[in-house]
Amino acid sequence: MRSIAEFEAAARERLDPAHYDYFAGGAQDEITLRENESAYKRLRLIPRVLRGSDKRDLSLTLLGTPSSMPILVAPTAFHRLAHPDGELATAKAAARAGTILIVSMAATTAIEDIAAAAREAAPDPGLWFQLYLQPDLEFSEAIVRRAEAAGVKAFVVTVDSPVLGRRERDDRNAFHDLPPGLAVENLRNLGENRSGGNASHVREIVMSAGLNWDHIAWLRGKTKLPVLIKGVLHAEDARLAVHHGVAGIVVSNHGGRQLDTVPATIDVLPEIAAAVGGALPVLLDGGIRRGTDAVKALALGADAVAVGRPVVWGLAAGGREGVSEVLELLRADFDQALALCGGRHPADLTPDQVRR
Ligand SMILES: Cc1cc2nc3c(=O)[nH]c(=O)nc-3n(C[C@H](O)[C@H](O)[C@H](O)COP(=O)(O)O)c2cc1C
Ligand SMILES: CCCCC(=O)C(=O)O
Repeated sequence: MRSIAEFEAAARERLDPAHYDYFAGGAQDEITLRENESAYKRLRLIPRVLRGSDKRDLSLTLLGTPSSMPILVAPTAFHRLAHPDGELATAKAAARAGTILIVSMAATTAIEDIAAAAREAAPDPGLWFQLYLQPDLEFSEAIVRRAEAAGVKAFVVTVDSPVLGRRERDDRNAFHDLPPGLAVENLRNLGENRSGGNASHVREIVMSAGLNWDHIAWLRGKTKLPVLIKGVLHAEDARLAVHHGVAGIVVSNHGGRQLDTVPATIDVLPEIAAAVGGALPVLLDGGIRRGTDAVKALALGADAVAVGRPVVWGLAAGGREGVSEVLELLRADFDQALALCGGRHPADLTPDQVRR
């Protein structure tokens, strides 16, 4: 397949329509959902000439985790709704691609099994773990310990979901529960024996409207791993993140699934990059579908980008192979755009190369 749009079309044919809507949809009028993609279409690239290289190097290290390219896998929930192999397939494909997979706390596969699958594909896979900090902090800590034991290398706390956004497609489809046989496995039987048989119990994920900077400090006190926050859109919050010793931020509007009518992430990136001033790595997600999208984000100050839905489309269309194809398509597309912009390394891209 030649584009992410073709993967989405293939995925749509295979998926239960309610599940397709869950993956594709956004909050309310889906203004932000559309804006994330359309904002890139308004930006123009200005290439530099006569300074390229035959040998381009896309690799980087983010907070100690190496990645073969600055395109990571954003955390998305419920991969077994997309394909029976679910997160195991995603993990193998990401590890084989040498990129960082941010595993969703709401995965339908246990983190231990995800990590084992990733290690089958690469000796030292780059796994990060996304957290919805639970109001029950003891319970949150148990999840943290479990993810650490599985070998994750960073925690990404999602901060844009004090309550869950209202997705009207899900309401219309009455999609509010996983089908029988699927569960949020990272919340099963914590503190108990995992092979608990009849005692097997999965807690519900609770959104924490009371989350504040003290909780971030609490988490930093509980783990030696880097703690990032995901879902920053305001420059002042980016400054506060630096102030509170956060390791990195993800500029994200949750793929347009939380507060509708917030701006496209690419449109707030310049002010956030300026506020952070290089003090910590800035990641961005939302609407990245082409190599040129990633080039624009890196030029405007992101250290890396992440993709959510494209990976789900690859998974639904073709399991592990489909995810591999999506990641290699994005890599090739990005490499070509970088070459055409006159860059040898992502860091060669500069803000003056993007025009509105
Ligand atoms: C189906 C789906 C499930 C998601 N689940 C999570 C999640 O569990 N945790 C989280 O922090 N973000 C979640 N996100 C948001 C993504 O991490 C990411 O911010 C977003 O998908 C990026 O936009 P894109 O899909 O346009 O690439 C989800 C997004 C989608 C589409
Ligand atoms: C309780 C799981 C929420 C998953 C999520 O973040 C999303 O669907 O956007």
